[in-house]
Amino acid sequence: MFQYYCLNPISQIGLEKFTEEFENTQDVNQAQGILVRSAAMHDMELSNNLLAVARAGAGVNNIPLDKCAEKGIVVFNTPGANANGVKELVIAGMLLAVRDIVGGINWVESAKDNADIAKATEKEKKRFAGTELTDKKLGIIGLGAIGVKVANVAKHMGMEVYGYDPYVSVDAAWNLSRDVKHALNVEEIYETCDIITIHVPLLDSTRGMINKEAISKMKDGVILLNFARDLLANEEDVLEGIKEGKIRRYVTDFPNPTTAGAEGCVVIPHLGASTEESEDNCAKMAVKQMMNYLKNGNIINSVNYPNCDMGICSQAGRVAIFHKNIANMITKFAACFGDEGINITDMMNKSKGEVAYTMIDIETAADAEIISKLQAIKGVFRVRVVK
Ligand SMILES: NC(=O)C1=CN([C@@H]2O[C@H](COP(=O)(O)OP(=O)(O)OC[C@H]3O[C@@H](n4cnc5c(N)ncnc54)[C@H](O)[C@@H]3O)[C@@H](O)[C@H]2O)C=CC1
Ligand SMILES: O=C(O)C(=O)COP(=O)(O)O
Repeated sequence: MFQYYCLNPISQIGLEKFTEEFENTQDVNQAQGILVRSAAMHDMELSNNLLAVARAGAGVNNIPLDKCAEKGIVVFNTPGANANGVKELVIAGMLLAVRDIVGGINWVESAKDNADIAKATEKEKKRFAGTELTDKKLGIIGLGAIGVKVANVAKHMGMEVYGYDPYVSVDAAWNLSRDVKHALNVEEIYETCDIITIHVPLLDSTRGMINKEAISKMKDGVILLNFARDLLANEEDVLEGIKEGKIRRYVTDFPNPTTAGAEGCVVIPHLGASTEESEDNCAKMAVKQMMNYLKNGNIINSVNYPNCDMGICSQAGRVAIFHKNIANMITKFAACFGDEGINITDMMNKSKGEVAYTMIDIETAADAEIISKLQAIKGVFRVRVVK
């Protein structure tokens, strides 16, 4: 029996996918699997029972990926499962930016006791007027699951769309409308576009990329949208840009003391993925991936280990080894089994950056001695007897 712990509320539709070999525990230290959304895990103690963390969502900046990798804990996310939810809110964000819909609604609320509200409306409404999206130039930084969807729908709305992503995947490129213009560098987006939306992960290389220098290259009156992570922007610089009239509006999905209530900011309480559909999709995908890993050792959609899938084990045993991506490891693993006369029937070794994962199916189940020999090999982080 495997135990899982939910660090955030996870959609019931997803949790119902767990089979009878899995049960929910209220004790995180007992769990082999943790399901999480945005809860911060960096300061958490990770118990030795923990084998997998599944992020029901895209961003994994709340999870200590390297620490998990070194402990042989596989971290999964659910690529694309909430992209449509975010795309729809980005479109709403663009509309909230070009017209003062929020200001208008607030005015109506303030005038609700005015018996002449209909007449007052016609007098006041010019204060909340704006512009349209059609024919405006939209720049998208990051053409992943969300960026591609935003690009395609913006094209349908009659916008001129520019996309920038130096690492665009083949899948994303296939899905992208051919009418989207390929920006060769991010400066082209800054210099050309009326509205700029950012859809990249928060990494050391992307942190603070929307800063004073980037803003200075943008067109006067630019609209910025940030539905990715607040730390991608230096928001003090953004507020300065708003004050100087350089930035017309900043729409963000990440409230913090800098932007909440600030002039020129439209701040949404992190609602991008908060739709029934996205929550269900993410939870179903996270549960499926976690079950497959805990039961079979197969890794699909991990962010800190490579994909490695050998299906269901039909042999007497399966051992999974987490190790450094260095020379000679496979020879040493094979020797441990060979010395005991155990036949390896199938094997897969995959690497991702500095770490690697090896699955070995064997004709006779491995005993404790072999496991401790494997564990003692320099560069091995963890050995797991899957079967
Ligand atoms: N507001 C919300 O509720 C949500 C926010 N997010 C945020 O949006 C981000 C993107 O999500 P997805 O599109 O699903 O992820 P994704 O992984 O499908 O796409 C990210 C894209 O960014 C590109 N990229 C990386 N570094 C770049 C750079 N320096 N310049 C240009 N492109 C770069 C990658 O090549 C990739 O194509 C997530 O990492 C997360 O932080 C995601 C889902 C919900
Ligand atoms: O998937 C993501 O990256 C998100 O930001 C969504 O976060 P949430 O699951 O709504 O806490």
